[in-house]
Amino acid sequence: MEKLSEKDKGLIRDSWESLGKNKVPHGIVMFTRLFELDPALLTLFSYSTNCGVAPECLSSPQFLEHVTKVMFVIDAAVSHLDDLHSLEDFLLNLGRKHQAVGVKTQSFTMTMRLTVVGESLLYMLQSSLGPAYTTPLRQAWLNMYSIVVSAMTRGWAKNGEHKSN
Ligand code: HEM
Repeated sequence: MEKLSEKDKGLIRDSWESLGKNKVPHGIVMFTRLFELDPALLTLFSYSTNCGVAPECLSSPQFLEHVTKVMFVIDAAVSHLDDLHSLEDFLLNLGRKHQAVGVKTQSFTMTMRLTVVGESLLYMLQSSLGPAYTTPLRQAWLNMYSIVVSAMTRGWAKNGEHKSN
């Protein structure tokens, strides 16, 4: 597993300081953007049949629970910047679970351009941090994101889905 520079860690910790105190609203910003970018992702949640459009779903308890889980994973990554490898097994399993519910690696992994999950995370950071969202800060978050996602992607591979699927 790759390592982050001390500079990246500082930028990530400082920016998460305020965002992490208000996880769910920031998670809603991220997922609102995600469903705008790829509305089909909504249907992967079995409980999406209980709601209609994305804004309605994102105010339902089950969706809010998933948003909360997502933000806790980000929080765990930020708290373990010095030993991200300790999350390896957890992230691998998380990748497997997402593969099992029909999420494709393309939603997570970065190849030529940013993908929908990465794009939505950056959108949330940009809208919350305003002028504090600088190029080095964006890059620091992208570096952490790519470490987290590469561990999750190994979960897809273990389940038999080829990385490029
Ligand atoms: C394309 C975006 C995503 C989709 C479509 C998606 C979909 C799902 C679905 C359908 C479930 C099972 C139902 C549930 O527990 O609510 C789930 C569980 C979960 N998701 Fe996601 N998810 C996405 C992104 C993420 C991200 C970015 C994270 C955090 C990095 C995350 C963390 C979790 C966690 C912690 C669980 C619970 C796993 C367990 O049961 O142990 N998800 N996700």
